[in-house]
Amino acid sequence: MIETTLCFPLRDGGDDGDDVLLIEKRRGLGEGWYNGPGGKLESGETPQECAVRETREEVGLEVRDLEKAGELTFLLDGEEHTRCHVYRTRSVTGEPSASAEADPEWVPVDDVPYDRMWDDDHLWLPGVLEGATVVGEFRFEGGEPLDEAEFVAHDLEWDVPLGNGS
Ligand SMILES: Nc1nc2c([nH]c(=O)n2[C@H]2C[C@H](O)[C@@H](COP(=O)(O)OP(=O)(O)OP(=O)(O)O)O2)c(=O)[nH]1
Repeated sequence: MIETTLCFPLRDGGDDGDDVLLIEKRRGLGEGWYNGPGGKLESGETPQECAVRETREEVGLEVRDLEKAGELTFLLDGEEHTRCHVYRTRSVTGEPSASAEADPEWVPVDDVPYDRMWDDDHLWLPGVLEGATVVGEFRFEGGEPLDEAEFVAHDLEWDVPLGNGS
């Protein structure tokens, strides 16, 4: 099973509410889709350390005080394929810059392009961006790669205490 992270940096967008920092992914799993910065854990790293590192590497932002917002499990043909630790934070320093992996963009939370994201994201990301915590299981069918499989079922539990996922 692959262990991964996602980080959703937030800022006050004034009258229009909050903005979230999204990336357009330039390569790998989910290429061409929007997501948060994130990726696979390296050995010896905690999920939170991974989320901080991936955000720095992909978009050049320094994030601190990460809050654990979700614990997602993606199953492919009945087998656990990927686990994803989801964080949000308002402690963000620097200006986002593009990398080989990611094209970053501050997007109003009300305008998140769910039609250009993984099929399951509209089920859990709005709640995460509003401050809720979620544990979710998402079933895909049709073989590798995961981003070409069909999303067939899900199960979500909200407001679950998650600790801080160090
Ligand atoms: N929003 C969202 N993200 C997902 C879903 N499924 C899934 O694996 N992800 C995330 C977990 C990871 O952060 C990211 C894929 O991992 P990655 O960035 O390491 O993949 P990659 O193939 O580019 O690997 P690498 O070369 O960067 O190591 O996508 C999903 O259904 N929704």
